[in-house]
Amino acid sequence: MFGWDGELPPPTVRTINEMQPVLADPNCAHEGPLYCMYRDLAQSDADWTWLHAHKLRYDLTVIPPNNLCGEWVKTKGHYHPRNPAGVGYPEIYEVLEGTARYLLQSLDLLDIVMIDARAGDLVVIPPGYGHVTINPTTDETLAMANIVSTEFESEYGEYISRRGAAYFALCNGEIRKNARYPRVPSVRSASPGSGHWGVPKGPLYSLIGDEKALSFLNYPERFSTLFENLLRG
Ligand SMILES: O=P(O)(O)OC[C@H]1O[C@](O)(CO)[C@@H](O)[C@@H]1O
Repeated sequence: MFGWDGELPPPTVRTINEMQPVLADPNCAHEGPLYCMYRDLAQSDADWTWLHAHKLRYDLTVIPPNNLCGEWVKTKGHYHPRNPAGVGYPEIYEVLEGTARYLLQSLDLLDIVMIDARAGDLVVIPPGYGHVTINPTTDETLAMANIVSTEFESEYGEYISRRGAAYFALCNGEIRKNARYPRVPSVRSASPGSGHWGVPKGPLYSLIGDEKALSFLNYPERFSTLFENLLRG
């Protein structure tokens, strides 16, 4: 399933109750899970040991298509805190199946970026960017993987207090500004960047064991050029 050999453990699921506070329509109802997160996976004990020795975690997330009262189904949205060097922890995603739309927003809200990605694409979330993943389709399940530091907890406060990201991606194609945000720039597009500017090439799982390729996840302060180039249009 989703390119994963063997059984998956029971997932953590997000339901409509947790998602209502961040939806364009906070009264939207839905039965059953909206998306499933399989966290801290490895295909072998050796891979798991390597990941944890390097303070990293490999997760899978599965987001079936859903129209939530006119809005595409999405993840809740969160920021990452700063590491001991004072730089936000980044993250790397890979689309395994389906299509993903990553909606990024800088903490100072001066930059809002949309990245459309398809199977095989790797997308790096730079330090200081909050992120939401959208499944912008009516009929395809989105399966994606991520590797991220184990050294922090995701921060949801900004997304909850502002009732979602700066923009909502609606099923009619509209990108609607969230009225809870003051003045924000319009959304610009960027490309996934796999294989360019220092973004590794996939498959993401094959990078487990490659300390050089993944060290930006715990030591982003050593990779400022990568992050400067990353979100150029
Ligand atoms: O925590 P949220 O915003 O629901 O997003 C879920 C995503 O974040 C992760 O926790 C990784 O940051 C994944 O497990 C999952 O894809």
